Amino acid sequence: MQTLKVIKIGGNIIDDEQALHHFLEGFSKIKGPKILVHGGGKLATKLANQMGVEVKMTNGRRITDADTLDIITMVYAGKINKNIVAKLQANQCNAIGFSGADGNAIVSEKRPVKDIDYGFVGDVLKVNTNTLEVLLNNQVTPVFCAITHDENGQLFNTNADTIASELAIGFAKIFKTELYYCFEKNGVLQNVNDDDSVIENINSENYKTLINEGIIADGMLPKLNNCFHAIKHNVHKVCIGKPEMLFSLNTKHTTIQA
Ligand SMILES: Nc1ncnc2c1ncn2[C@@H]1O[C@H](COP(=O)(O)OP(=O)(O)O)[C@@H](O)[C@H]1O
Ligand SMILES: CC(=O)N[C@@H](CCC(=O)OP(=O)(O)O)C(=O)O
Repeated sequence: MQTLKVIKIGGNIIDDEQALHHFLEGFSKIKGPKILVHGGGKLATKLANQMGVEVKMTNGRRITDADTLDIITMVYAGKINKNIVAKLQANQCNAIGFSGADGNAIVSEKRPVKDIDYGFVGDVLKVNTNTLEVLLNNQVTPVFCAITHDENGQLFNTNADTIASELAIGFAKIFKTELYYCFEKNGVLQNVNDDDSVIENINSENYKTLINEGIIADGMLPKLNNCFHAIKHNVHKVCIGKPEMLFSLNTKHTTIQA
């Protein structure tokens, strides 16, 4: 089976022009089929504030009303996605930008209302691999933003970490898939302010302890839930760290184990 790398970059890389440039240069050189997934939550928050649209986040998820959905569509599927695709083309990487609606790639449904109504936030139901597989087999690289659809004309906001894990799971029947979460730190850290304190392996046992001790918090919680979801659904390898982990074997990072 051929290996497929699904690589996600977060807001802190997207917002830093130099870091993004450096990452995309390296990403372009990665051999074999690959998919890039990008977030952009920080930029959406900044623009919403500038436009006077209130920003509400709960459990790491953006409560997405109609105005917010308009903003995130412009920011994620527009500005950020097209910028990244153009920069990849400049690096001779033939990329095509995708939301989940394009090629009917990712179908979702509105997150059910329990205690909280998240608005236009979608939970993934299905990944359609057919169109994407044709592209991957022709050396074309899909670049996904954090938007899905319901096949009835409704777009939804879906966390970029979830898009990455669902794509990796969806492709696990065709490829040996590897999932990489790239962000600004060396991995999951014992002390969030000490980049040398990388926890090299996390399994479901030490994960519980790390949560109880308050070592894992904030955005890292949903990220790790996505990691475990992937590793339990046939994704071969799941890693968290700086982009350098993709380019140099000696770079410290966190590996998730079942
Ligand atoms: N133990 C930990 N190790 C590393 N980061 C942590 C830890 N606990 C909480 N975090 C926070 O999680 C953040 C990453 O989550 P998030 O902001 O969602 O990332 P991204 O947008 O890059 O995907 C880090 O910037 C950090 O502030
Ligand atoms: C539903 C939900 O919360 N969606 C995220 C999608 C963007 C994202 O995930 O961006 P980062 O990876 O950079 O945080 C949001 O709007 O913030």
